[in-house]
Amino acid sequence: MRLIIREDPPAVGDYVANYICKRINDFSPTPDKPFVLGLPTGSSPIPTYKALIAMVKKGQLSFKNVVTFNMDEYVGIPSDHPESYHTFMFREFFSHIDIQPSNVNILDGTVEDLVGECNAYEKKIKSYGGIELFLGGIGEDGHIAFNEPGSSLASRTRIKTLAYDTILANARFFNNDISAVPRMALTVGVATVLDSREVIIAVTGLRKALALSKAIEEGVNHLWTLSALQLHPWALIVVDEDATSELHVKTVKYFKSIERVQDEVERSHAKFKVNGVANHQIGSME
Ligand SMILES: N[C@@H]1[C@@H](O)[C@H](O)[C@@H](COP(=O)(O)O)O[C@@H]1O
Repeated sequence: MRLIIREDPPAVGDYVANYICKRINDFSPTPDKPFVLGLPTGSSPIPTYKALIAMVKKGQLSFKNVVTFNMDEYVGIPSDHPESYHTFMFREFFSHIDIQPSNVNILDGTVEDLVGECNAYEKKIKSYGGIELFLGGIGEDGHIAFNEPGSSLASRTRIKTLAYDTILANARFFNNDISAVPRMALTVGVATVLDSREVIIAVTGLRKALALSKAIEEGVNHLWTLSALQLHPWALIVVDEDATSELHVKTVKYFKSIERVQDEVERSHAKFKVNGVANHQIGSME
């Protein structure tokens, strides 16, 4: 796992957006071989979405051949509800880029057969050959998607009861009326996220600091589901300075030094490439 530390949320957004842009462009997606991208809601990815929108507007990036799968959706509120994750995604991102609406996948929390909806979602992800890159955020209790504390680390897309802390945290979107916040959600599982070929998590702000330290400085633990990323071969967490507040100084120094070395590796990589040395001969820091 790598940890990248940037000054503030906009700098985190720029880093993550540049990373995603490079991955999509290097992949050269086509209608027959689309790039499959997992996406989150929440305030954490907004700077990333803003930066990606700017790239599309400048013609540096296209979502024409990108297929997306969102992480989660509330149960019981219609998709056109102002606080549904459908509405959020179109308002903050999809309406501003060139994605084809038919390539957007978001769980439907209003259907009668919620279990069938979850199973069909997993099947659809598989039908595309899996997710190439999953972007995520975390809750204050360290949950990834809506995999609340105690979620099985082998979990798949399913119905999940929300933790009281999450309901409290999300009440701000429902006029601070706790009773208006849905009690349940549909969410991809921890194993669904771990199955993707690459995972990037954006974590910003002091309120996420404890969860970040639990997830990267302690063992894999179902009470802090982000910690499951320790089992992933290609995971990157991008954070701002505030989110590092609970980390040991030596952890912060270690990851900063790793980034410096990585930069040097990449610079020599570029030099060697010019001299005709194959990519796979150059080491990686993962
Ligand atoms: N299900 C979502 C998560 O996917 C998201 O990571 C979290 C954090 O939101 P924010 O980024 O606003 O703190 O909110 C919800 O719980």
